[in-house]
Amino acid sequence: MVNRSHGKLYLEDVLTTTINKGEKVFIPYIMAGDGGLDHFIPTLQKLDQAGATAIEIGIPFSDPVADGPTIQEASKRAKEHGVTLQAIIDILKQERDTIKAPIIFMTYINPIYKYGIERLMKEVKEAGVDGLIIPDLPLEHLSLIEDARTKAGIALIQLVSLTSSRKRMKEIASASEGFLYAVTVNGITGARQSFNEDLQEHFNDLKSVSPTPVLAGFGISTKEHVKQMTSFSDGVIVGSQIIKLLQNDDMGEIKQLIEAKD
Ligand SMILES: O=P(O)(O)OC[C@@H](O)[C@@H](O)c1c[nH]c2ccccc12
Repeated sequence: MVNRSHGKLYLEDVLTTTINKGEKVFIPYIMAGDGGLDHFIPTLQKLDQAGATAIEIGIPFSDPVADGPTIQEASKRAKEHGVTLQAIIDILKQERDTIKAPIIFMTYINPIYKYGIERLMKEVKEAGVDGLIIPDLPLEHLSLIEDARTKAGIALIQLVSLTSSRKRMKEIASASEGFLYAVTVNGITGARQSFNEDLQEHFNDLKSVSPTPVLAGFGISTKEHVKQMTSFSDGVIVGSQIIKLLQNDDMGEIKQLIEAKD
């Protein structure tokens, strides 16, 4: 069963409430169906209980161009388990109300096309999805999905890169809903040793133009990274490291990563 109040407003409400309490946001990313579809809902429930502010769910896809080896392999494992977008939506329709945290789908545009844009927006709404990240859909092509998406009331989160011009930064920040996803490295997803030294200045620039919270993602894998990033952002998104820890069922370490945010 799905509570009707899911969507853009719910995501905004949860993030604003968190930040207004003086807390930071932590969004773990998982690959749906890594380890089999049976693990999907229990994993979401565990992350919800461990203090995730929201949860980003990746849809298995054969050509994940923005992803490094950890997420590519997770995608391959999920596909080997026969996990499909349809199955993910169907199971969420049943179980969504057992998870409090807002849910964000991360998918490339191709699976959305294949599913049918109108049909997908309608069904993800019914499944209680609150936001979407579509990394290969630039601002110039938003019109492809906008009618169906706004009708469904689902937030579309925009990614901004380190190399965007000031003008572009502003455009992306104004278009983003829920939060602004600030990519902290040049390149693909996956753990990094260290980050560029002028990140703080970059985040100050982003915060000055962004109407929504500014979250840092890509390469964050240690408690020290979480602390560093939350010192100048509204919170973090952690993917590859969460996927590795979930493979070992290491919820203790995941909790510690989440707790490092405040
Ligand atoms: O895995 P990392 O380096 O922690 O990065 C975050 C990330 O996994 C998640 O947000 C993500 C996974 N695939 C993406 C593709 C594009 C943008 C974002 C993502």
